[in-house]
Amino acid sequence: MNSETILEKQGSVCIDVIGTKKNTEYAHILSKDACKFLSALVTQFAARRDELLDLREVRQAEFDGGALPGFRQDTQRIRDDKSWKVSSIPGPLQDRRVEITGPVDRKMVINALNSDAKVFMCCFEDASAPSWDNMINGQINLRDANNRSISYYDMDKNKHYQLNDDPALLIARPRGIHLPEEHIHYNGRAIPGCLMDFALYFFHNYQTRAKQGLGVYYYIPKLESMEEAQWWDDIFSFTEAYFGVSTGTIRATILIETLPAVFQMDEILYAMRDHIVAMNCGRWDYIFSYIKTLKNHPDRILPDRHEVGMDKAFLNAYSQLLVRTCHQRGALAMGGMSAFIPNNDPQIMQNVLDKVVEDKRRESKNGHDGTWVAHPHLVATAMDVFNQHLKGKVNQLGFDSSAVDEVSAARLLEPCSGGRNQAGVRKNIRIALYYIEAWIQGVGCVPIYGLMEDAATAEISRASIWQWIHHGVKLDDGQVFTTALFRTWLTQELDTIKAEVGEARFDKGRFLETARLFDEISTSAEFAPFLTLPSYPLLLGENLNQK
Ligand SMILES: CC(=O)SCCNC(=O)CCNC(=O)[C@H](O)C(C)(C)COP(=O)(O)OP(=O)(O)OC[C@H]1O[C@@H](n2cnc3c(N)ncnc32)[C@H](O)[C@@H]1OP(=O)(O)O
Ligand SMILES: O=CC(=O)O
Ligand SMILES: [Mg+2]
Repeated sequence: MNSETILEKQGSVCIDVIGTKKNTEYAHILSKDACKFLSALVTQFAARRDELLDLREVRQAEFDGGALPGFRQDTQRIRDDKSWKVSSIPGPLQDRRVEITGPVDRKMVINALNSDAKVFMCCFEDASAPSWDNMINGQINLRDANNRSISYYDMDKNKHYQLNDDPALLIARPRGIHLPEEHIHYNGRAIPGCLMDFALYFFHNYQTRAKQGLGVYYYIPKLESMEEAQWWDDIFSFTEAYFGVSTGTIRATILIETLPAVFQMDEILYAMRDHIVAMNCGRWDYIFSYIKTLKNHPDRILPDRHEVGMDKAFLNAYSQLLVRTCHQRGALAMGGMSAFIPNNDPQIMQNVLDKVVEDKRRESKNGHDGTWVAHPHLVATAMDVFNQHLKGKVNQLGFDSSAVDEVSAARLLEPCSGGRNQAGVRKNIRIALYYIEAWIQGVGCVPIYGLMEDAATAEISRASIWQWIHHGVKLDDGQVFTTALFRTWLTQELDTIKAEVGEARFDKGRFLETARLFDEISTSAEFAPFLTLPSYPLLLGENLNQK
């Protein structure tokens, strides 16, 4: 670290900020009082976060040993008691027919807020690579979005951006609990990145939002258990007490995007009943989690990624159970993301719209109260589908799911058949390479082969590769997928990428170190639980060298 780097000890504050104070804006985000609050949270909650991560490992070891996830016996009474409900949903959060998602990039924040979606889910997580600059600038952008002063000038386009009169409702998504923030230390260790995102967003926005009649709203990603939900709920209560604001100022939407969590939805709603307003089908991480959780189960290996859609039985069961569980408890049930993105070719664009309509129809018929889109040009299409289905209502809280077949553990875990093609493997290799290469340079969401790729979708590609190698999967053309075959194809697909992007871009980029990392995590005996963990040092190396 060079002379710009600071090590800040703030009196009684326990954390060390090891970032750069680039300008007064950075200093404002990391003000003494903001750091004091963050420090209080870290002091109170970081150790329990470590225990929760340990518990994940214990549970995973059981699944690796042959056990299957299932509904918990020790919490049966929470599920059986049909009398309890979550707190009532505040007015501004009742209409969530279409939510646009995107990273914390300044121009995209403005575009998303102006997109006519009801909600903008602004993401420090799947859609953002957590470089220091991205994370701090993201806080600056969201502060300015909340106080409506945000503007941006795009030099290349000679275009000025500012908010329109009726922006979407902002919900922030902090990082998952597994990701460290290496620029802030506590007792010599990186703090949980999620605490930084949560704390700084609350600190800088709760007063502004209160003046607008709004609470502070979060999407919480990648939970695996009711204990993790309780951890977050305790953080919310601690924060409300710390700032002397009323219970329920903080409202959370929980992504049900891991296989263990789908079996604990009642329990999660119960643990968070003072703060939770909705759950969401985070389908991409969910598919990834199905692979990860059941990675040692040869009878549940998923087929080619592009054959695993929401029409598959195990995914439809997940959507149906989430709707039923949420509505029984008075919470909204959000749908998820179709990964198709707009295209300039009218024929391809029509296909994209058809796919989005098909997906949103399925969700609205299943009873979801709203859905996600990845791009402003898809908001109107998704809105039309939900409007047609909702017939003047803004959600389906009264949706009758009694006709839905019982959603058993067996249905949630149902094996999924489909192709195991060389073309699919090669595409997974290229997607993983393209995505990781972008991520380690600070870009967390990229268009690849006509689809939105982010940290969740890319996980599916790389996890499949690991699983297929480790089970020696026989491909449809008769070849057995081995480490040697993977390495041959990895080399060949690097050449394909070179041809696709051109030699200059390839040489300037970081494809070779990406390939080394990808080779390592695909062929190692141990499965890396998250792609972003081994990739994080590469992201940091780049940034620290720049400073
Ligand atoms: C699994 C999950 O977690 S899903 C949630 C996480 N994923 C996301 O949030 C996806 C967000 N989407 C995106 O990042 C982008 O749409 C991408 C990367 C997929 C495609 O990006 P691009 O190819 O650059 O889009 P494109 O060139 O069509 O953009 C056109 C315009 O729309 C804007 N735009 C595109 N997507 C978004 C978005 N999600 N939010 C705001 N603005 C957007 C662009 O900024 C651009 O604006 P401009 O014309 O003013 O310059
Ligand atoms: O976060 C959403 C997902 O699909 O993953
Ligand atoms: Mg996700």
